[in-house]
Amino acid sequence: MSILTPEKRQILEETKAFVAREIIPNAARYDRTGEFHLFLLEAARESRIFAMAVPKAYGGLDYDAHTQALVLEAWGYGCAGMGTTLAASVLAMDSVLVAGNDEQKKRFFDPMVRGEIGSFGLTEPNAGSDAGNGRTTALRDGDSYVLNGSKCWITNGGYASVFVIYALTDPSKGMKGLSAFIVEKGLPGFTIGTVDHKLGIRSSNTVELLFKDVRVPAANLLGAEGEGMKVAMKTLDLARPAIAALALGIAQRALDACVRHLQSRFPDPKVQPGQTLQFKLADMRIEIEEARELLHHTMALRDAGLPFSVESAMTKTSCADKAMRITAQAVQLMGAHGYTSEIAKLMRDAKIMQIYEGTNQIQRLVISRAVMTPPRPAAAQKGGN
Ligand SMILES: CC(C)(COP(=O)(O)OP(=O)(O)OC[C@H]1O[C@@H](n2cnc3c(N)ncnc32)[C@H](O)[C@@H]1OP(=O)(O)O)[C@@H](O)C(=O)NCCC(=O)NCCSC(=O)C1=CCCCC1
Ligand SMILES: Cc1cc2nc3c(=O)[nH]c(=O)nc-3n(C[C@H](O)[C@H](O)[C@H](O)COP(=O)(O)OP(=O)(O)OC[C@H]3O[C@@H](n4cnc5c(N)ncnc54)[C@H](O)[C@@H]3O)c2cc1C
Repeated sequence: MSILTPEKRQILEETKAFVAREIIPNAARYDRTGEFHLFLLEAARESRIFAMAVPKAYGGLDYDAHTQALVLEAWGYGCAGMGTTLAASVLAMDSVLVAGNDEQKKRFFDPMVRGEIGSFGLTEPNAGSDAGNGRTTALRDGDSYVLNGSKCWITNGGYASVFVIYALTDPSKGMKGLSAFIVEKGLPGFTIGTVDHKLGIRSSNTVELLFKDVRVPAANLLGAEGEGMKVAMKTLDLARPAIAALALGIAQRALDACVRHLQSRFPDPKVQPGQTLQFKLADMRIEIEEARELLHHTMALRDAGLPFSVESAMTKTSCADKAMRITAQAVQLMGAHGYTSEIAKLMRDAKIMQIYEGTNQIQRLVISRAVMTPPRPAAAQKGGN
C-alpha cells in the first residue's frame, strides 16, 4: 500500500468498497446456481470499470497495467468467477489495442465504455495449447470475409456484444494463415452453442461459438492477413498477468480466512497446535508477497515500455501455482471449516488459474525457451553473426 500514489490508493479503496458491497455478498449464490452475474454489469456501469483498459481518447479510464492488476486482484479476492468476466473482456480489448486501427478501436471500445463486455475466441476442440492448429476459416469474398467453424470454452460468449475471433484466411498456410477479426453479436449464422458447467468460477459464462457462413466486413480484419498468431501471442502477453492478479486475490482471501479461523479456534498463540499452524501462515504470506512482487515488477516493465513477455508467463505460473497450493493448505489448516463452501470455492476457483490463458505447462514452455536462448551479447550482435 505504501508504494501506491494517492491516485492509485484511491482507485484501490473504491474498488475494494465495490467488491465488498456488490461482489462478496453475491458470490456464493452465483457459485451455487452457476447463473451468470448479469446484475454485476449493471452495478459496474457507472464506474466504467469494464473500460479500464480503454484509452482516454476513446472515453475509457486508461488505467496503466499496474492499476489494472490492483483492480483485478481485488475482484479475484471477491469472486474469481466475476473477476474472470472482467479479465476476459479486457483480453478481447487487448487484441484491439495490439492490432486495431482508429476506426476499429472506436467501434470496439464504445460498448465497453457503455458497460458492455467483450469476448476473445481462440480455442477450438483441436487447438487449445496448440493455439495455431485451429480449423475455423474466414475466406475472403468481395468486401467481406465468410466465417465457418466453431470455438469452444469461450468466456463471456453468451453475453458479449463484441468479439475478437481468430480464423484462417489461408488454411493452406496453417498458423501463418491465421488472422484476427472483430465480430459483432447477432450477425446471421453466428450462434451460441452449449454452456459449460464447471468445477470453479461457476458464475462466469463459458460457451461454444458457432459460425455458419457468417459474413464479416473486410474492415473488421485486425492487422494484416496472416498476422493472427502474432496478434494472439502479443495479446496473451498483455493479458496473462490479469489471471495472475485474480489468482493472487484468491490466495490472499484464503490466507485472511485462515487467520480469522485460527485466531478464534486456537486463541493462545503460544500453545500448540497454534504455533505450528502459524508457521504455515507465515509461509503462505511469504509466497503471496513473492508472487505480488513479481506481478508488480512485470506491470512496471510493461508500463515503462520494456519487454515483459517472459515475465508475463512467469507471473501467471507463479501466482496460479501459489493460489492452488495456498487454497489447498487453507482447506487443510481449517479442518472441517475448510471443507465448507467459502474456502472450498476458493480451492475450486484456484484450479482454473493453472489451466486457462495457456496452461502452466505452456507457460513453462515459453519460459524455458527464453532460458535456453538468452539474448546475444552486444559484441556478437554488432559482429553480425
Ligand atoms: C506458445 C505456444 C504453444 C506457441 O508455440 P509454437 O511453437 O506453436 O509457436 P511459436 O513458433 O513459438 O510462435 C508462432 C509465431 O508467433 C510468434 N510469437 C510467439 N510468441 C510471440 C510473442 N510473445 N509476441 C509476438 N510474437 C510471438 C512467433 O515469432 C511465430 O511467428 P514466426 O513464425 O516467427 O513468424 C502458443 O500456441 C500458446 O501460447 N498456446 C497457449 C494458448 C493460450 O494461451 N490460449 C488462451 C486462450 S484465452 C483463455 O484461456 C481465457 C480467456 C478469457 C479469460 C479466461 C481464459
Ligand atoms: C473456464 C474456461 C474458460 C476459458 N476461456 C477461454 C476464452 O475466453 N477464450 C479462449 O480462446 N479460450 C478459453 N479457454 C480455453 C483455454 O485457454 C484452454 O483450455 C487452454 O489453453 C488449454 O487447452 P486445452 O483445454 O485444449 O488443453 P490441451 O491443450 O488439450 O492440454 C491438455 C494437457 O496437455 C498439456 N500440454 C499440451 N501441450 C503441451 C506441450 N506442448 N508441452 C507440455 N504440456 C502440454 C497441457 O498443459 C494440459 O495439461 C477457457 C477454458 C476454460 C476451462
